[in-house]
Amino acid sequence: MASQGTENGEFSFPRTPKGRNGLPKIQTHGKKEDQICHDDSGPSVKAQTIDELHSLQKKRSVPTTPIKGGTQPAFNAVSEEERQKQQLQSISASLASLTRETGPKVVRGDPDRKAETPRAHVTHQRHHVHAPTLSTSDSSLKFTHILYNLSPAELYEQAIKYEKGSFITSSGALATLSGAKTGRSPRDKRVVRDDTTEDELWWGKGSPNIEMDEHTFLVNRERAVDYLCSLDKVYVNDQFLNWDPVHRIKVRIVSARAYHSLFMHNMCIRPTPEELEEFGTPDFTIYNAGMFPCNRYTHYMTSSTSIDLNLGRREMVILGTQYAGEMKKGLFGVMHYLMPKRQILSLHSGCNMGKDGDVALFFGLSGTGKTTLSTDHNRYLIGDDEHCWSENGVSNIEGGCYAKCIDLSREKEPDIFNAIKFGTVMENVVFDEHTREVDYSDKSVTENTRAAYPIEYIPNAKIPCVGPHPKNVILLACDAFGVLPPVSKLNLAQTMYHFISGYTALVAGTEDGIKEPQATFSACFGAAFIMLHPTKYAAMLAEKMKKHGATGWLVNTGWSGGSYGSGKRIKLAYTRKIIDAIHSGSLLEAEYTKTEIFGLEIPTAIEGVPSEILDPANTWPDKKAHLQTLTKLGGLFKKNFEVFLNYKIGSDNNLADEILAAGPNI
Ligand SMILES: Nc1ncnc2c1ncn2[C@@H]1O[C@H](COP(=O)(O)OP(=O)(O)OP(=O)(O)O)[C@@H](O)[C@H]1O
Ligand SMILES: O=C([O-])CC(=O)C(=O)O
Ligand SMILES: [Ca+2]
Ligand SMILES: [Mn+2]
Repeated sequence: MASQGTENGEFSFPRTPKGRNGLPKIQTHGKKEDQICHDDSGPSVKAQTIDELHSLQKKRSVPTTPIKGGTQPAFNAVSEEERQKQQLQSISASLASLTRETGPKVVRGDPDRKAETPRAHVTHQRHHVHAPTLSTSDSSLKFTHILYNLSPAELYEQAIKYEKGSFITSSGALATLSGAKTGRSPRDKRVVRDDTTEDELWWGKGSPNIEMDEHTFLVNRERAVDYLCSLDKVYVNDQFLNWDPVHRIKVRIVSARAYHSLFMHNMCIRPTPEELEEFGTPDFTIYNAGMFPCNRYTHYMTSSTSIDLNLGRREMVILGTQYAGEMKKGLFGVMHYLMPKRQILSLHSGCNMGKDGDVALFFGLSGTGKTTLSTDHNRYLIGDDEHCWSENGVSNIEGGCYAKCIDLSREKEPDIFNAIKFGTVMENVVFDEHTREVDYSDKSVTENTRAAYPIEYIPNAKIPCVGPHPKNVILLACDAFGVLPPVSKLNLAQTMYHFISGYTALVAGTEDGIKEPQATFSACFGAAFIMLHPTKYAAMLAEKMKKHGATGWLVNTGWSGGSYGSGKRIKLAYTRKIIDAIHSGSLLEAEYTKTEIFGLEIPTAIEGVPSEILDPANTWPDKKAHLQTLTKLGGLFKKNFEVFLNYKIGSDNNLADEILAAGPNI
């Protein structure tokens, strides 16, 4: 390699073929045949101008499906042009104003490449009226360009060219900023309360569903649609949710940013070209006008952010937040409504499968380890965050993963680290301005830095993302009080108790000063996303676990040896050993003792884990402080559970009493 000269950063002249250093000589007296100077180094290109040369670079995408039934066009085959026209009409209908008869002209393609836009693909929005009308508003005179299901490479170019804060990092991922919001805004979620949802949904204390009326929804919908149609271009993604083919949902996402389009490209299931041709009308549509605020004068609005769900119309409107997780979790809420109607349980859980087909679910609130622990080099990944459990087994709802990046390291989480490459969207990370190397420890923008990548980026992803009935149900809690054991085995009633409680305790705030752990209870480990009363999901889980003989476990991925401040977070390597012992079945065979207050069964030994940490009572230097903290946490659990006491759980009347008895005893 020495002949290449510049490899070590030093500069040298290239050698000539004869081995002499120096520049090649310029020949002023060329060949005799003609007097024009030629560069004969290779064959020339078939172009007369630079523009022509550029036009050679790109060839048209291959028509997606070969015409069915051999070379003869099938009797009812739709021409490519006709199909594109239908697609555009469907998008035009999505973008239609509900109050005006005419809207913008919808056209396919990038507005910056006008010459490439075939005029045939222009669709007028004209509703109710069939005869040509005169335009009565300026908005009906303009074009809105549709960038439909663009590829990651195209979206990269769009983001880098048009969206400030978009950069390619050294690993090839796209770094973006989500704007003022770097997390979800649950207090700004609104759900339309109508005659149907009134009875079906969970309303009132503890419920994530804050009501709005149909009229206000339409006001916000119009605001979002007007904003989107005022732009030169919008991104449209047509994709699927749920890998179970029978219960698959078609979703359309209309957004203003390439970042949002690439995020959803990664997070939803990507249709094949054939599936896209037959996509038709979506089952659910998101209008993401996140850069544009809602109007505070609008009824029900308490901030300039509003995330509005209308189950009757099958639509969601996003105003005033660009955090992409709103779309992901918004659709999850929709699944939490649609799936239980079909007797399918929707779950805020990770899921993986061993070589022998044993499936494990990982429940837990944000930051407790669903993504980290379900991404396991020795097992097949089914999904990291959202699943369905039906009569056929489990299926992932999504087509991608959304991993926390803070303090990410190649050593501890190699599969996630390596998934951060071309195509991956990284939100709010900080990187070196020159090398574009990401500093995973930097919290300057937010602590909630994230990477969204297609699930295939994990080497042992199970595609299609489905599996048999779970054998283990692992409830993760990051207990910053440091009193829950690293692992305990749960009976069914205890599993229900902890599932309904949905406990975790993170450390509040990032300001300096005293940081007290903050207990969080979120029913079903995802109260922000559920639509029905928690006991509905809990009863379904109990029924399924019983029927399929699954074992429940409670795993503390939080503190040991004291609360936050004096103790330390349990080493990820130990948690992995604990999880290994659950998967292998060896933990089921272990010897157990019972803890005080919570009555949890804890093993006395696990391979690869120091035995003394298995009982928190051993690890606290101050025994009195331990008992006090344990009692305090038990009290918080009891207080939280009070709201569930009046609810019937499932058809089994005794279950409610049994579940209550499975809680802490103080
Ligand atoms: N013992 C441990 N077990 C699990 N995770 C740990 C442990 N110690 C530290 N961590 C860190 O805690 C974080 C767990 O976050 P993870 O992304 O897995 O959360 P999640 O449950 O998937 O949350 P979300 O629903 O918000 O995506 C990771 O950053 C991981 O590195
Ligand atoms: O939804 C998000 O923003 C991230 C996430 O997975 C969660 O909070 O459960
Ligand atoms: Ca996750
Ligand atoms: Mn989640």
